[in-house]
Amino acid sequence: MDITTDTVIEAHGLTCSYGDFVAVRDLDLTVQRGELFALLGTNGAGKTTTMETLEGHRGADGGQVRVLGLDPQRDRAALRPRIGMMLQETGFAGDLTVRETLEMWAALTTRPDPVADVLERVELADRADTRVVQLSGGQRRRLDLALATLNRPEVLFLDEPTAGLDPESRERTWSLVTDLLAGGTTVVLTTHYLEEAESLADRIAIMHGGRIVREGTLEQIVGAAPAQITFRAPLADGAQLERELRTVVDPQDLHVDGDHVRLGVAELQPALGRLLGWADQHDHRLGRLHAQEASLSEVFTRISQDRIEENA
Ligand SMILES: Nc1ncnc2c1ncn2[C@@H]1O[C@H](COP(=O)(O)OP(=O)(O)OP(=O)(O)O)[C@@H](O)[C@H]1O
Repeated sequence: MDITTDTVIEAHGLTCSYGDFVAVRDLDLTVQRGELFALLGTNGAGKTTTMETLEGHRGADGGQVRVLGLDPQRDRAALRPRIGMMLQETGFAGDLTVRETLEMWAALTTRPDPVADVLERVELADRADTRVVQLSGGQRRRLDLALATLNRPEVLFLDEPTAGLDPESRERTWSLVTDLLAGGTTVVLTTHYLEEAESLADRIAIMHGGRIVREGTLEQIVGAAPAQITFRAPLADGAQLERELRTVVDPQDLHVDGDHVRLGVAELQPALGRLLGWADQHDHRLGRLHAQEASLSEVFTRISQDRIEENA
Protein backbone atom coordinates (compact mmCIF):
# COMPACT_ATOMS: atom_id res chain seq x y z
CA MET A 1 0.00 0.00 0.00
CA ASP A 2 1.33 3.41 -0.93
CA ILE A 3 1.06 5.62 2.13
CA THR A 4 2.21 9.21 1.93
CA THR A 5 3.28 11.00 5.11
CA ASP A 6 -0.02 12.89 5.07
CA THR A 7 -2.11 9.75 4.93
CA VAL A 8 -3.01 8.78 8.46
CA ILE A 9 -5.55 6.07 7.78
CA GLU A 10 -5.89 3.88 4.74
CA ALA A 11 -8.19 0.94 4.12
CA HIS A 12 -8.13 -0.98 0.91
CA GLY A 13 -10.63 -3.68 0.00
CA LEU A 14 -11.70 -3.97 3.65
CA THR A 15 -14.21 -6.77 4.17
CA CYS A 16 -15.67 -7.81 7.55
CA SER A 17 -18.13 -10.60 8.21
CA TYR A 18 -20.16 -11.94 11.11
CA GLY A 19 -20.42 -15.63 10.21
CA ASP A 20 -21.94 -15.74 6.73
CA PHE A 21 -23.13 -12.15 6.91
CA VAL A 22 -20.88 -9.65 5.18
CA ALA A 23 -21.19 -6.38 7.15
CA VAL A 24 -18.47 -4.40 5.32
CA ARG A 25 -17.70 -5.09 1.67
CA ASP A 26 -14.59 -4.19 -0.24
CA LEU A 27 -14.30 -0.78 1.39
CA ASP A 28 -11.61 1.74 0.44
CA LEU A 29 -10.98 4.88 2.43
CA THR A 30 -8.21 7.35 3.08
CA VAL A 31 -7.99 9.90 5.85
CA GLN A 32 -5.43 12.70 5.69
CA ARG A 33 -3.55 14.18 8.62
CA GLY A 34 -5.46 16.88 10.48
CA GLU A 35 -8.81 16.37 8.82
CA LEU A 36 -12.14 15.37 10.25
CA PHE A 37 -13.54 12.47 8.29
CA ALA A 38 -17.21 11.72 8.95
CA LEU A 39 -18.56 8.25 8.33
CA LEU A 40 -22.29 8.45 7.86
CA GLY A 41 -24.72 5.71 7.00
CA THR A 42 -28.07 4.12 7.40
CA ASN A 43 -28.69 1.85 10.40
CA GLY A 44 -26.63 -1.30 10.08
CA ALA A 45 -24.59 0.15 7.20
CA GLY A 46 -21.33 -1.05 8.76
CA LYS A 47 -19.96 2.14 10.35
CA THR A 48 -19.22 0.68 13.78
CA THR A 49 -17.73 -2.47 12.27
CA THR A 50 -15.44 -0.29 10.14
CA MET A 51 -14.48 1.84 13.15
CA GLU A 52 -13.78 -1.23 15.27
CA THR A 53 -11.47 -2.55 12.58
CA LEU A 54 -9.61 0.76 12.30
CA GLU A 55 -9.31 0.85 16.10
CA GLY A 56 -7.87 -2.67 16.18
CA HIS A 57 -10.77 -4.18 18.12
CA ARG A 58 -11.47 -6.68 15.38
CA GLY A 59 -9.53 -8.08 12.45
CA ALA A 60 -10.43 -7.75 8.79
CA ASP A 61 -11.68 -10.77 6.89
CA GLY A 62 -10.27 -9.33 3.72
CA GLY A 63 -8.27 -6.35 2.54
CA GLN A 64 -5.77 -4.20 4.33
CA VAL A 65 -5.94 -1.46 6.95
CA ARG A 66 -3.21 0.90 8.12
CA VAL A 67 -3.41 3.54 10.83
CA LEU A 68 -0.33 5.76 11.15
CA GLY A 69 1.34 3.20 8.89
CA LEU A 70 0.67 0.35 11.34
CA ASP A 71 -1.64 -2.65 11.32
CA PRO A 72 -4.24 -1.78 13.98
CA GLN A 73 -4.50 -5.31 15.28
CA ARG A 74 -1.01 -6.72 14.86
CA ASP A 75 0.71 -3.49 15.96
CA ARG A 76 -1.82 -2.63 18.62
CA ALA A 77 0.75 -2.09 21.38
CA ALA A 78 2.64 0.48 19.30
CA LEU A 79 -0.50 2.16 18.07
CA ARG A 80 -2.52 2.32 21.28
CA PRO A 81 -0.61 5.24 22.87
CA ARG A 82 -1.06 7.29 19.69
CA ILE A 83 -4.80 6.92 19.21
CA GLY A 84 -7.86 7.78 21.26
CA MET A 85 -11.31 6.34 20.97
CA MET A 86 -14.72 7.22 22.24
CA LEU A 87 -16.93 4.19 21.92
CA GLN A 88 -20.72 4.24 21.85
CA GLU A 89 -20.77 3.12 25.46
CA THR A 90 -18.03 3.18 28.04
CA GLY A 91 -18.30 1.14 31.21
CA PHE A 92 -17.63 3.44 34.14
CA ALA A 93 -17.42 2.62 37.81
CA GLY A 94 -20.35 4.78 38.88
CA ASP A 95 -19.10 5.12 42.47
CA LEU A 96 -15.89 6.90 41.48
CA THR A 97 -15.86 10.65 41.08
CA VAL A 98 -15.03 12.29 37.77
CA ARG A 99 -11.55 13.17 39.02
CA GLU A 100 -10.91 9.64 40.35
CA THR A 101 -12.03 8.16 37.05
CA LEU A 102 -9.66 10.39 35.11
CA GLU A 103 -6.79 9.71 37.53
CA MET A 104 -7.35 5.97 37.20
CA TRP A 105 -7.28 6.16 33.39
CA ALA A 106 -4.34 8.55 33.44
CA ALA A 107 -2.35 5.97 35.41
CA LEU A 108 -2.88 3.52 32.54
CA THR A 109 -2.10 6.05 29.79
CA THR A 110 1.24 6.92 28.27
CA ARG A 111 2.08 10.62 28.79
CA PRO A 112 -1.37 11.84 29.87
CA ASP A 113 -2.11 15.55 30.15
CA PRO A 114 -2.52 16.74 33.76
CA VAL A 115 -6.00 15.74 34.98
CA ALA A 116 -6.79 19.35 35.96
CA ASP A 117 -6.14 20.48 32.36
CA VAL A 118 -8.31 17.72 30.96
CA LEU A 119 -11.14 18.67 33.33
CA GLU A 120 -10.94 22.25 32.07
CA ARG A 121 -10.77 21.12 28.46
CA VAL A 122 -14.03 19.18 28.65
CA GLU A 123 -15.68 21.71 30.97
CA LEU A 124 -16.07 19.28 33.84
CA ALA A 125 -13.89 21.11 36.38
CA ASP A 126 -16.97 22.02 38.43
CA ARG A 127 -18.03 18.37 38.43
CA ALA A 128 -14.64 16.94 39.43
CA ASP A 129 -15.91 15.64 42.76
CA THR A 130 -19.26 14.42 41.48
CA ARG A 131 -19.76 10.68 41.35
CA VAL A 132 -20.04 9.41 37.78
CA VAL A 133 -23.45 7.91 38.47
CA GLN A 134 -24.77 11.42 39.19
CA LEU A 135 -23.65 12.94 35.88
CA SER A 136 -26.15 13.92 33.19
CA GLY A 137 -25.98 12.19 29.81
CA GLY A 138 -24.15 15.14 28.28
CA GLN A 139 -21.62 15.30 31.13
CA ARG A 140 -21.01 11.57 30.82
CA ARG A 141 -20.30 11.90 27.11
CA ARG A 142 -17.85 14.71 27.92
CA LEU A 143 -16.17 12.40 30.42
CA ASP A 144 -15.95 9.81 27.62
CA LEU A 145 -14.31 12.44 25.47
CA ALA A 146 -11.93 13.37 28.28
CA LEU A 147 -10.80 9.74 28.56
CA ALA A 148 -10.39 9.45 24.80
CA THR A 149 -8.21 12.56 24.66
CA LEU A 150 -6.17 12.18 27.87
CA ASN A 151 -2.91 12.02 25.94
CA ARG A 152 -3.92 14.31 23.03
CA PRO A 153 -3.90 11.46 20.54
CA GLU A 154 -2.71 11.85 16.96
CA VAL A 155 -5.84 10.08 15.75
CA LEU A 156 -9.17 10.21 17.54
CA PHE A 157 -12.08 7.89 16.77
CA LEU A 158 -15.47 9.20 17.86
CA ASP A 159 -18.37 6.78 17.52
CA GLU A 160 -21.57 8.81 17.80
CA PRO A 161 -20.11 11.26 20.33
CA THR A 162 -23.28 13.32 20.63
CA ALA A 163 -25.95 10.61 20.48
CA GLY A 164 -28.88 11.56 22.68
CA LEU A 165 -27.46 14.94 23.72
CA ASP A 166 -29.46 18.14 23.75
CA PRO A 167 -28.46 20.82 21.21
CA GLU A 168 -26.43 22.82 23.73
CA SER A 169 -24.38 19.80 24.86
CA ARG A 170 -23.88 18.85 21.25
CA GLU A 171 -22.54 22.31 20.45
CA ARG A 172 -20.12 22.04 23.38
CA THR A 173 -18.82 18.73 22.08
CA TRP A 174 -18.41 20.21 18.60
CA SER A 175 -16.39 23.06 19.99
CA LEU A 176 -14.13 20.62 21.87
CA VAL A 177 -13.63 18.60 18.71
CA THR A 178 -12.84 21.79 16.79
CA ASP A 179 -10.17 22.66 19.39
CA LEU A 180 -8.63 19.21 19.03
CA LEU A 181 -8.55 19.58 15.23
CA ALA A 182 -6.89 22.97 15.60
CA GLY A 183 -4.25 21.22 17.72
CA GLY A 184 -3.52 18.85 14.83
CA THR A 185 -5.53 15.78 15.84
CA THR A 186 -7.00 13.73 12.99
CA VAL A 187 -10.59 12.75 13.75
CA VAL A 188 -12.78 9.98 12.40
CA LEU A 189 -16.39 10.44 13.43
CA THR A 190 -19.55 8.42 13.00
CA THR A 191 -22.81 10.20 13.53
CA HIS A 192 -26.50 10.10 12.74
CA TYR A 193 -26.71 13.90 12.97
CA LEU A 194 -26.18 15.17 9.46
CA GLU A 195 -25.71 18.75 10.65
CA GLU A 196 -22.79 17.51 12.75
CA ALA A 197 -21.07 16.25 9.62
CA GLU A 198 -22.10 19.39 7.71
CA SER A 199 -20.55 21.72 10.23
CA LEU A 200 -17.46 19.74 11.25
CA ALA A 201 -16.33 17.42 8.46
CA ASP A 202 -13.65 18.12 5.90
CA ARG A 203 -14.72 15.00 4.05
CA ILE A 204 -17.71 12.71 4.34
CA ALA A 205 -18.30 9.10 3.36
CA ILE A 206 -21.81 7.68 3.32
CA MET A 207 -22.16 3.93 3.85
CA HIS A 208 -25.09 1.79 2.82
CA GLY A 209 -25.24 -1.98 2.94
CA GLY A 210 -21.58 -2.35 3.92
CA ARG A 211 -20.23 -0.14 1.14
CA ILE A 212 -19.21 3.48 0.77
CA VAL A 213 -21.70 4.80 -1.76
CA ARG A 214 -20.71 8.50 -1.70
CA GLU A 215 -17.48 10.16 -0.68
CA GLY A 216 -16.08 13.66 -0.89
CA THR A 217 -16.43 17.12 0.56
CA LEU A 218 -19.93 18.28 1.44
CA GLU A 219 -19.93 20.43 -1.71
CA GLN A 220 -18.91 17.49 -3.89
CA ILE A 221 -21.52 15.16 -2.44
CA VAL A 222 -24.37 17.66 -2.50
CA GLY A 223 -23.25 19.29 -5.78
CA ALA A 224 -23.54 16.00 -7.63
CA ALA A 225 -27.11 15.47 -6.46
CA PRO A 226 -30.17 16.78 -8.31
CA ALA A 227 -32.27 19.66 -6.98
CA GLN A 228 -35.89 18.79 -6.22
CA ILE A 229 -39.18 20.24 -7.38
CA THR A 230 -42.39 18.83 -5.95
CA PHE A 231 -46.03 19.79 -6.52
CA ARG A 232 -49.55 18.45 -6.75
CA ALA A 233 -50.42 17.41 -10.30
CA PRO A 234 -52.59 19.67 -12.41
CA LEU A 235 -53.63 16.88 -14.82
CA ALA A 236 -55.72 13.82 -14.02
CA ASP A 237 -53.96 11.79 -16.71
CA GLY A 238 -50.64 10.75 -15.14
CA ALA A 239 -49.18 9.33 -18.35
CA GLN A 240 -49.87 12.55 -20.26
CA LEU A 241 -48.47 14.63 -17.41
CA GLU A 242 -45.27 12.60 -17.41
CA ARG A 243 -44.85 13.00 -21.17
CA GLU A 244 -45.36 16.75 -20.96
CA LEU A 245 -43.01 17.22 -18.03
CA ARG A 246 -40.29 15.19 -19.71
CA THR A 247 -40.55 17.43 -22.78
CA VAL A 248 -40.78 20.72 -20.90
CA VAL A 249 -38.37 20.22 -18.00
CA ASP A 250 -36.15 17.34 -19.14
CA PRO A 251 -35.68 16.12 -15.55
CA GLN A 252 -32.97 13.72 -14.40
CA ASP A 253 -35.69 11.77 -12.69
CA LEU A 254 -39.44 12.01 -12.42
CA HIS A 255 -41.86 10.30 -10.04
CA VAL A 256 -45.61 10.60 -10.26
CA ASP A 257 -47.38 8.99 -7.33
CA GLY A 258 -51.13 9.65 -7.43
CA ASP A 259 -51.28 13.43 -7.72
CA HIS A 260 -47.86 13.93 -6.12
CA VAL A 261 -45.09 14.81 -8.58
CA ARG A 262 -41.38 14.91 -7.81
CA LEU A 263 -38.79 16.08 -10.31
CA GLY A 264 -35.02 15.84 -9.89
CA VAL A 265 -33.20 18.47 -11.97
CA ALA A 266 -29.54 19.37 -12.48
CA GLU A 267 -30.10 23.17 -12.57
CA LEU A 268 -32.95 24.38 -10.41
CA GLN A 269 -33.58 27.90 -11.74
CA PRO A 270 -33.94 27.19 -15.51
CA ALA A 271 -35.98 24.04 -14.82
CA LEU A 272 -38.31 25.94 -12.51
CA GLY A 273 -38.66 28.72 -15.10
CA ARG A 274 -39.68 26.25 -17.81
CA LEU A 275 -42.10 24.50 -15.47
CA LEU A 276 -43.83 27.74 -14.45
CA GLY A 277 -43.96 28.93 -18.09
CA TRP A 278 -45.65 25.67 -19.08
CA ALA A 279 -48.12 25.91 -16.18
CA ASP A 280 -48.99 29.53 -17.08
CA GLN A 281 -49.42 28.72 -20.73
CA HIS A 282 -51.87 25.89 -20.01
CA ASP A 283 -53.52 27.59 -17.06
CA HIS A 284 -52.43 24.77 -14.75
CA ARG A 285 -52.28 25.41 -11.07
CA LEU A 286 -49.33 23.64 -9.36
CA GLY A 287 -50.51 22.89 -5.83
CA ARG A 288 -48.08 23.03 -2.90
CA LEU A 289 -45.16 23.88 -5.16
CA HIS A 290 -41.85 23.38 -3.44
CA ALA A 291 -38.37 23.76 -4.92
CA GLN A 292 -35.04 23.27 -3.22
CA GLU A 293 -31.41 22.75 -4.01
CA ALA A 294 -29.99 19.37 -3.01
CA SER A 295 -29.02 18.95 0.63
CA LEU A 296 -27.07 16.32 2.51
CA SER A 297 -30.26 15.19 4.15
CA GLU A 298 -31.87 14.63 0.79
CA VAL A 299 -28.86 12.77 -0.59
CA PHE A 300 -28.98 10.62 2.51
CA THR A 301 -32.70 9.91 2.21
CA ARG A 302 -32.29 8.84 -1.40
CA ILE A 303 -29.44 6.52 -0.50
CA SER A 304 -31.42 4.94 2.30
CA GLN A 305 -34.17 4.14 -0.21
CA ASP A 306 -31.74 2.35 -2.53
CA ARG A 307 -31.90 -1.38 -2.59
CA ILE A 308 -28.86 -3.00 -1.01
CA GLU A 309 -26.91 -4.98 -3.58
CA GLU A 310 -25.93 -8.08 -1.66
CA ASN A 311 -23.79 -9.79 -4.23
CA ALA A 312 -22.70 -7.02 -6.56
N1 LIG B 1 -21.78 -9.21 16.60
C1 LIG B 1 -22.53 -9.25 15.49
N2 LIG B 1 -23.03 -10.40 15.03
C2 LIG B 1 -23.77 -10.45 13.91
N3 LIG B 1 -24.08 -9.37 13.16
C3 LIG B 1 -23.62 -8.20 13.57
C4 LIG B 1 -22.83 -8.07 14.75
N4 LIG B 1 -22.50 -6.76 14.90
C5 LIG B 1 -23.09 -6.11 13.86
N5 LIG B 1 -23.75 -6.97 13.07
C6 LIG B 1 -24.49 -6.63 11.84
O1 LIG B 1 -23.58 -6.05 10.93
C7 LIG B 1 -24.19 -4.95 10.25
C8 LIG B 1 -23.36 -3.71 10.45
O2 LIG B 1 -23.44 -3.34 11.81
P1 LIG B 1 -22.73 -2.02 12.36
O3 LIG B 1 -22.99 -1.96 13.82
O4 LIG B 1 -21.33 -1.99 11.90
O5 LIG B 1 -23.56 -0.91 11.58
P2 LIG B 1 -23.71 0.63 11.90
O6 LIG B 1 -23.62 1.32 10.59
O7 LIG B 1 -22.76 1.06 12.95
O8 LIG B 1 -25.20 0.69 12.44
P3 LIG B 1 -25.93 1.72 13.44
O9 LIG B 1 -25.98 3.03 12.73
O10 LIG B 1 -27.28 1.10 13.55
O11 LIG B 1 -25.14 1.75 14.71
C9 LIG B 1 -25.60 -4.87 10.80
O12 LIG B 1 -26.48 -5.51 9.90
C10 LIG B 1 -25.54 -5.60 12.12
O13 LIG B 1 -26.78 -6.20 12.41
